Amino acid sequence: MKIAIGNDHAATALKFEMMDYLGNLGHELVNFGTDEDASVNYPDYGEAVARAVARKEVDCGVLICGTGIGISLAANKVEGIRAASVSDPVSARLAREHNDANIICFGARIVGPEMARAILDAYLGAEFLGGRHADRVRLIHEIEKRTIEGREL
Ligand SMILES: O=C[C@H](O)[C@H](O)[C@H](O)COP(=O)(O)O
Repeated sequence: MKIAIGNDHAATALKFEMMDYLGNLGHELVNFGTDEDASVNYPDYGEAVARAVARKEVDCGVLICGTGIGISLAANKVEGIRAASVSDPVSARLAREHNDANIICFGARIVGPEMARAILDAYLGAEFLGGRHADRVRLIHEIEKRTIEGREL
């Protein structure tokens, strides 16, 4: 798969570890994150990965910040993005199976490298189940459309 990856300063080391891991599995990585430990602002990196995913330049995205929360909030502001912040492999699998998450997020200050690898394995190994879940994902996008069209706050 072609995967966009992004991170802030809290997750630089874990990002490199995950890039090695995913690269060794044969995935193609596009690195949108900071490669430094100097303090940066996670919304910039969340947006960069989200735009690449929304434009279908990649198959999916991986975002890592301190908690996984801020960077997922930023990514979810981009139209068409469903970024799920998780801390365990079951949630990662269900984020794909039920929610068709196109970006998986986690926190370098929350999960260690082994859990991060398990999260990635679970997410990348899962498929969207469709059916009733597709109806719900469509409803999410209807909220998005109403907001974009300025009909509702
Ligand atoms: O949700 C936000 C992320 O966890 C950030 O990585 C975190 O807020 C950065 O914190 P600090 O600037 O204290 O390193």
